[in-house]
Amino acid sequence: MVQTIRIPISVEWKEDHIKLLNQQNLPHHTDYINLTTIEDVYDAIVTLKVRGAPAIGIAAAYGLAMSAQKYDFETLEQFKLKVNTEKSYLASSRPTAVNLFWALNRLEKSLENVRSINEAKTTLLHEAFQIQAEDEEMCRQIGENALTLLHPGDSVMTICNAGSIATAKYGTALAPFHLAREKGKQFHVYVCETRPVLQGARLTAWELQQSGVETTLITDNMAAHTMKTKGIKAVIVGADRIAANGDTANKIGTFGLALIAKALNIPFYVAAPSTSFDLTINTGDEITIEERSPMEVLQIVNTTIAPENTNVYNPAFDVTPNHLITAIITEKGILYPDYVEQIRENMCDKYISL
Ligand SMILES: CSC[C@@H](O)[C@@H](O)C(=O)COP(=O)(O)O
Repeated sequence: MVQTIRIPISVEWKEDHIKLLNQQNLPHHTDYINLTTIEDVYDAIVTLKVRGAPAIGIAAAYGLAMSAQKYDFETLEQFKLKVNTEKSYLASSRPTAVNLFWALNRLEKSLENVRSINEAKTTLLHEAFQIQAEDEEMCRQIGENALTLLHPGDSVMTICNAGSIATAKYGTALAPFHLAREKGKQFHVYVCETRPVLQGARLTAWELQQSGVETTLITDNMAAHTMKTKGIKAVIVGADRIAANGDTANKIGTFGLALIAKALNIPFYVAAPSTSFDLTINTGDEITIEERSPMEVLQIVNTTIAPENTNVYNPAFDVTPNHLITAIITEKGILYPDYVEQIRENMCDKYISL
């Protein structure tokens, strides 16, 4: 029997605006904000009020569609030109997660055959809805596929938040844990806190508690010792962008976990929808790694922890090379090395060129 559990949702379309769970303020405040302009959406993505690759794509899609509802142009051509300009604006909010560009391109592409401005407005909104609905379905399927590799009762490690609030629902890396709860089963999830902005501690620990998943929080430098001494059976992480050869960009620290897992002979899984694959790039070397403000490193939750003039390096993501990845769990199935062929064969149809 399916049990009803609480799985939080981060992005919702409400008639003429976006209702967003403000992830900046979690876990202390569960506040929702209304985004009514394209600038609101841009700011929400830059400041991590909404974050996580699929959720960024969904928010951007609604943002573009929302803004287009208010256009007042004479011709369809002018309308499309403005869509293109605003698409580029939103696309400049964050550089690493490919879902952002994928979703925006899909919206623009949906206008190819429309014949009137009214039809264009409806089509954009419909497409944004579809992206969200499809993402929820893909995440559920990723969770089901992941459950064929992971066994309830196991201790599993994760980093960052690749959960329900980073997607339409369920998440990618966290989907099997939520689904297990729905089926009345339980995992024990070791959550890396994920410095600098603590998506693990603030978001994953909170989200998993909402649906009743057993969690233990560790600081990032405890990962190797914990994997070795706590019987960790697998590491599962999300992805911001997967190259054609399987190299995977994800939250900074992911590469380190993969190296540790390899050294300890623990399976290392990437869980991601087909929308996170970027087949325009052959390897992870071509992925732009976002560098964020030094203040994120100099401070922890608004408290300064180092001299203010300290030099800081703050890459938000790293790239895990394909040879460290045991399998990539997608909605279409589980991919194993050699990834080049597997990805080419299975991941092409959902793909919209960038
Ligand atoms: C399903 S979300 C996958 C990734 O986007 C996630 O693991 C991640 O790295 C998010 O980074 P963030 O900087 O919080 O947007």
